Amino acid sequence: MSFQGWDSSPSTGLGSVLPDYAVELWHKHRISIILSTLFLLGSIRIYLYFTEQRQPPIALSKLYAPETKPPLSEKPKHSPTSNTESSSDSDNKKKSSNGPRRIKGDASKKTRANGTNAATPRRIQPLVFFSSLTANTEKITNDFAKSLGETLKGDAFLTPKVLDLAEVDYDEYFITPPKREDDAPVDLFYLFLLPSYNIDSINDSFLEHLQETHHDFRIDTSPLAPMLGYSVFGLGDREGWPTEEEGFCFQAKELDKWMAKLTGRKRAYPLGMGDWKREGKERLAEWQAGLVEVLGMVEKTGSLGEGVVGSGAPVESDDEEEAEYDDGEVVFDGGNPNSKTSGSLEDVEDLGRIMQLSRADGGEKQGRAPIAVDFTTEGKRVKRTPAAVVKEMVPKGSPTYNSLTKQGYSIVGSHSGVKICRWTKSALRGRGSCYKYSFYGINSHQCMETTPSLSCSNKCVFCWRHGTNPVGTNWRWVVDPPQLIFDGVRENHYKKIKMMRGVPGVRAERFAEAMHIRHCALSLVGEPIFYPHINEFLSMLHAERISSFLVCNAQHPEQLAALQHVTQLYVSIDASNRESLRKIDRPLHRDFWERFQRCLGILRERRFRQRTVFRLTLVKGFNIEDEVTGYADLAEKGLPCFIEIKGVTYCGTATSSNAGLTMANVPFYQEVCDFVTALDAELNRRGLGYGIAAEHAHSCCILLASERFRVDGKWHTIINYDKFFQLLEEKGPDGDFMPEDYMGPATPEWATWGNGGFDPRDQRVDRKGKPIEI
Ligand SMILES: Cc1cc2nc3c(=O)[nH]c(=O)nc-3n(C[C@H](O)[C@H](O)[C@H](O)COP(=O)(O)O)c2cc1C
Ligand code: SF4
Repeated sequence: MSFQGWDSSPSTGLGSVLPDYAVELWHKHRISIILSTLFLLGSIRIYLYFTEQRQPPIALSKLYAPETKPPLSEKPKHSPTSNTESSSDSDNKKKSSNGPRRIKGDASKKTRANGTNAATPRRIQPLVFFSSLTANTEKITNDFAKSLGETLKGDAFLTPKVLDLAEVDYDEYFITPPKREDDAPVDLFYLFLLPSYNIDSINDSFLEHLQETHHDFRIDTSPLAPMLGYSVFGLGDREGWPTEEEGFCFQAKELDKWMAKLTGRKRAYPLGMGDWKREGKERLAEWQAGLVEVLGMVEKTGSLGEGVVGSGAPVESDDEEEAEYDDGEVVFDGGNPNSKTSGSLEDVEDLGRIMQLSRADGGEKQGRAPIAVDFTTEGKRVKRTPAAVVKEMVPKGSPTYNSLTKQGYSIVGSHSGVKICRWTKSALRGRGSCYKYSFYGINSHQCMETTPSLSCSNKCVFCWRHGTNPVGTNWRWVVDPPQLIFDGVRENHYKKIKMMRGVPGVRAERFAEAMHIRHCALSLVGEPIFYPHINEFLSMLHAERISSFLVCNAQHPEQLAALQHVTQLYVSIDASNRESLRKIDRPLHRDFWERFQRCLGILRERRFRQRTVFRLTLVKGFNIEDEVTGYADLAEKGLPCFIEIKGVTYCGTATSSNAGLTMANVPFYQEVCDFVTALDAELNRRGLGYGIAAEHAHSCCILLASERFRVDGKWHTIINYDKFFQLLEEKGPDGDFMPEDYMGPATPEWATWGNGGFDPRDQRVDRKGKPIEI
């Protein structure tokens, strides 16, 4: 056999052999090769599918690309619905995410839709904020909101909501506008009824909050811009602060400007101002009418209209920034009355200066401002209010003057008053004297009831002042000289007695006696120790042998400590604990309870030098229930010589009814008796040495006395007035003598506990004047 066909060359020979071999191999195994290859490829595909997390094959990436949604827990970097932040803002925000949260309000020009779908029906929610120290503004605000709600008819408006600034959380309403819980699309419209007070009040913390929010670097300067708009109405008193320069409605003005800043100038209607005793009602009605018009326009157009920034209207106000504020620093400017930055209050040390500046002759009506002295607020931050030219407290023809004269007061000088008490008239006619006759031997027909200060620092719910009198914590008025007051009150008292001459039943002998005043009750209304010359005034009374019963409201410890001898010194104890005292006396001093406590301390020290008395006025539902122990604590603290307990007399004024006082709050005599018996038992349980000495059922009054005034088993509550004046003459107004030194004879039997206390010389009559047989 020959190998020639294979051996042409080594290479070509192999080359011709290999394909044949491969072809033969292919033909022989092609099925298994194809199947193996397919299996291999399939395995690779499956492997890739599971190991590469479903990564699409690169060539098909476009077709597989899914919609890239962020995980639900992650915030979108940029929300197309957010119109308050640009993307760069959000980037910045992200970068500074380690810092404090920044609250943005966006003062950019937007319409009320505020970025939400304009088709969504939005509603307007008026929120009416108020503050009130002496209770008038609360009622005014409620009436206003009611009337506004009635005027704003239609689906666009929600019922106005009233909010007390003393109760709302500022962070909730004044950092960003609050959202409704149900997320309903609502535009907020803020309204404010704000009285001004030149003393510490809730207004201060509120205004400070606005100021701080504005200056807080974490918060946008106009965080309230998303709201629809705002407007402010200020309440003030033109009698004390006649002009804006002198402080009229100064806090409303301040609020208006802070709100302008915080809302990005969304003042929907100009600042209104009014004095409720004068033109306040009309001013408020005008302001309301203006607001209603604006709100009507907003309803129709969705815009605040021309002149208001944020309205989108062509003409917008832009002068707000001119009125920049200072930093709240206290500046004394020596009394430039027109200076906006002057402090209105000076230090107690300056008392001498105000005394010198007080009128010497009573003729010159208006002095240059002796700047008001804060007699009472020790260590307090001085308020930055405009200095006022010193005014008269109750100028002739003023609403207060007219109201008081209508009530039967004679106004003497500019701040004193005198009035004939109903017991004086009753005694003149022989129909009974007041409890002071039964307890202390005072002839009611020879008693003059007066006050050298019609102003007071409380607003007691039972006060007879009909809510009209000036109130204040510092004496900021012209000071009348004591001689002018003494002559004036005496003259006016006699004038009123003379007018009783022709009244049927007046007894001639009592009428003659009445023309000789023997007693002076400094308890009419107001706060007598508020008067800076009270000691001189007392000396004038005593020099004429007129005894002095002085009642103070336990709010002026300094003046109480400086008080010289009086025949009997009273402190009103209107409640046994802080909360109850706050409700019933409505004090203007924030530290009223501390002041009250200090007065009790002073009384305790004085108990061996003055005849000290606690006067409790019981008001059912306010200060009787469960308070016996509390009153006993106070008695233990002050250890007064006497405790007079009296049921409140209903005076039926607007003030009392505003405070929720009705006839139902007047306790029955039996209820007063029960209270006194319980108090007596508690005092004895503590071994304090008191007993029930006397009663005057006719005026619902009972007297507890210290055992110091029980001699040989008999109470001696009557005063020896002659002895008092004798001691005073001998030892002087600061002289060292004791209440026991002028203790009088035994309390008459008919006045002691259990005997009713009606003077047997007199005839009891019923309301119609008919005799009552006892
Ligand atoms: C303590 C005190 C201070 C006041 N200070 C000011 C004042 O600085 N400017 C002003 O215009 N009115 C002043 N007023 C008047 C009150 O703003 C005004 O009487 C208001 O109607 C009181 O409202 P209210 O009863 O709700 O507290 C003051 C009143 C009080 C009681
Ligand atoms: S202390 Fe006297 S005057 Fe002052 S509010 Fe009370 S009751 Fe009226």
